[in-house]
Amino acid sequence: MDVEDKAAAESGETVVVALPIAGLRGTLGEAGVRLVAMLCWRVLCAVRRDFGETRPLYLAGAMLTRTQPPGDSTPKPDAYSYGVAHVDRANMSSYDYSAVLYLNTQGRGFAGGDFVFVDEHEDEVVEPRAGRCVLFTSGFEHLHRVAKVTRGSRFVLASWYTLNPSAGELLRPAEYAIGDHVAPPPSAEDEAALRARLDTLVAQAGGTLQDLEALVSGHG
Ligand SMILES: O=C(O)CCC(=O)C(=O)O
Ligand SMILES: [Fe+2]
Repeated sequence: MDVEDKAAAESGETVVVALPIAGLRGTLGEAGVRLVAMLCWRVLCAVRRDFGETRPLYLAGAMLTRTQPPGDSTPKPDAYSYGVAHVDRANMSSYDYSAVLYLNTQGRGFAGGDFVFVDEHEDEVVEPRAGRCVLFTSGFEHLHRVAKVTRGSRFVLASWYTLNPSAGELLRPAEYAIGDHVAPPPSAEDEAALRARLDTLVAQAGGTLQDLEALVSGHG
């Protein structure tokens, strides 16, 4: 199991890192794994649709992150800062597509924290909004960074997809899909258990995750 807690001195703290996705089990339980897998499945479908990608795609990683203002969390030695412009494929060569799904909204749960595509001439800024999902190819064409969070907690589900079957895991829609309604969503007990765990995580950070419920029920 590869669940780690990480902290970033500059732009914030990463609360959960899951790679593979089953690594979430220790923190969020079975319901958490299913919920994140479902969300990733919906993101994967969006990647296929938006990029016209017809080849099989595998989930290469997923991270549930909480970013807080500098100083609100204790930096750790393995800190990683999203404030620094980076290329996802430089971190992991197998990444083909990147996705950033926002779980709360700028101006409500937090201030600052813009997502910025860094460009020689003019940066492109995306304002985080619950349910908004930024999809981009993972190479050097998409240098990006996260602006400093100045208040509150910013919650994100980041995920990465690969065309290389040995570098990712197959999401099984029969178990996880909700977008295509291949299978029913998780039981009410599963979802209730997950919400309780997420609420605990989020309450510690002073936010709420109501918007995640809407996402999970397919109305996001
Ligand atoms: O949180 C974000 O908006 C982006 C995070 C990111 O760039 C990453 O996880 O590689
Ligand atoms: Fe990134």
